[in-house]
Amino acid sequence: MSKVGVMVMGPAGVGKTTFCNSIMSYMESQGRTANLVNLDPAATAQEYAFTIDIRDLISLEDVEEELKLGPNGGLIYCFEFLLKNLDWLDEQIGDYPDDYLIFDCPGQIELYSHIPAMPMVVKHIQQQLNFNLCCTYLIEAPFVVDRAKFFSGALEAMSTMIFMELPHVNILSKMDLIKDTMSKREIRKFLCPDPMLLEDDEIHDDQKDLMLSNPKFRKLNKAIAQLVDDFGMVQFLPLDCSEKDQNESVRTIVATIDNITQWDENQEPKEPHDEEEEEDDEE
Ligand SMILES: Nc1nc2c(ncn2[C@@H]2O[C@H](COP(=O)(O)OP(=O)(O)OP(=O)(O)O)[C@@H](O)[C@H]2O)c(=O)[nH]1
Repeated sequence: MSKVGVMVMGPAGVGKTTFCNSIMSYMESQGRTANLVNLDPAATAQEYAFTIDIRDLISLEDVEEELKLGPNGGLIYCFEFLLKNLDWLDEQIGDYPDDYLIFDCPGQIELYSHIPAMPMVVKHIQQQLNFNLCCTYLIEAPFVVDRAKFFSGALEAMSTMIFMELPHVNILSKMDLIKDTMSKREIRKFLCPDPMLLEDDEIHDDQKDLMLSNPKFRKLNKAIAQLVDDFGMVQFLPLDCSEKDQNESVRTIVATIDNITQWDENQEPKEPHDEEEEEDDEE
């Protein structure tokens, strides 16, 4: 049976939950089944119900109240608690052996950069529960319209890729918010960026001043851009969740995930009329 999991990761407010809902809606439109798994102990209510919810095990609200921890310390405590109770996750996921699971993850990026809990949970799902996992990492397009910020975001995504050790898809979210022609032209270059973009003449004036006055800055930029290129972080898929129906960007991303996770259409649960047809064939 096909066991596929999509980890939806990225900084706070980047559009992770909205993207999860868009995947659900797209799956529905294609007659495919998928289940949402909430791994954010601080999540609030949202459009599609979570089939599995970490808050049934532990919630940030309870931790903050009972242990008097702040939001970040509380979140780390929640993940350490989850690690000690992985049998809970096994039981929950065990009920969905042949499904497509979408994991909505928290927005605290320390979970993707150095705190080991998230990679350990991911490894458990991958190795003990035999899921084909894929990480989708969202960066907000309106935040990266200038090149230095784009490469900074790309490094953040690369750090997650290295830390999670999962097949990785980079996504530029909220593309509909890029409105003026100049920014649209600029952001298009980031979908398949040339590492030499940071050397280009069109770079922002304030950065150009810094570059001209400080050759070390120019050298550093060049090295970072080359590093991003060497790691193959050359592709970002655009995402626009403002359109609910016929969402081409979600369709393309799901097709990429299917390809990476080797999701097999033939392993989907069959429709009742298919079974009847099969019985007829056997007779
Ligand atoms: N215009 C536009 N707004 C979006 C898009 N995707 C998400 N948003 C908005 O961005 C805000 C944050 O979206 P969420 O989906 O909650 O973001 P998140 O990453 O899950 O947030 P946290 O769980 O708090 O980290 C909401 O107001 C969404 O409506 C998009 O494609 N276009």
